[in-house]
Amino acid sequence: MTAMEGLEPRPVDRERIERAVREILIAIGEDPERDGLVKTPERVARAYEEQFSGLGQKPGDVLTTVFEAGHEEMILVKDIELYSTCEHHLVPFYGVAHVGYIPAADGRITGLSKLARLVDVYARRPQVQERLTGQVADAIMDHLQPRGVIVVVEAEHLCMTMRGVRKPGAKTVTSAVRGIFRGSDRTRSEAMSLILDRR
Ligand SMILES: Nc1nc2c(ncn2[C@@H]2O[C@H](COP(=O)(O)OP(=O)(O)OP(=O)(O)O)[C@@H](O)[C@H]2O)c(=O)[nH]1
Ligand SMILES: [Zn+2]
Repeated sequence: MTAMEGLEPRPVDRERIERAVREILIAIGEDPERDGLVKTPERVARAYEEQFSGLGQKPGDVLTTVFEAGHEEMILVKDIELYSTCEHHLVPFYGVAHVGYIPAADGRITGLSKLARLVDVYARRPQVQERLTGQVADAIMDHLQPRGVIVVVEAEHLCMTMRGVRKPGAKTVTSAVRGIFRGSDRTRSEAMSLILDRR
């Protein structure tokens, strides 16, 4: 469990964001009263509320549908689109997550859509990709107690493309393996070949 998981749902302080965005506009030499910008602080506050809504959620809020299915093989959801915010520059990083797990013999499984919702819980926070990847894996281990979990995230970071080092197209790939995926090379490579199969 990470510290962030203990957070109770809480709305963002929209007024405070509005004041801050107005200040930023002034600081960059813009006129916050001009037509195009007058409603910008309010828009940014609403956008941030959505972008950072995961701070007010816990994995248990989305891993609600849990059933026992007697399925002991791998369940893998590939290419879950994700949009997150780099905590260093507050610009987006985006890409896909692949989430797989092997339920225990008497094991619990969850609805497929819940895995995608879980990715959003952690993506909609200021993040680094490595932490996001690990948090999704840990949440599944905690809530479903499967034999193992594998999470792979492939993403492009705008902080590396639109500014700074400026390397468009560079993709960052992170993985987190838990349980049997960590212990068994064979199980891990089976999962990786399914994940990397682009057909
Ligand atoms: N490991 C990791 N690094 C990230 C992630 N997102 C952004 N970064 C990096 O965080 C680092 C921050 O470096 P700093 O030197 O403090 O900031 P900076 O001067 O803006 O760095 P540059 O981006 O190189 O211009 C940069 O190397 C980013 O590429 C992430 O998800 N994971
Ligand atoms: Zn960044």
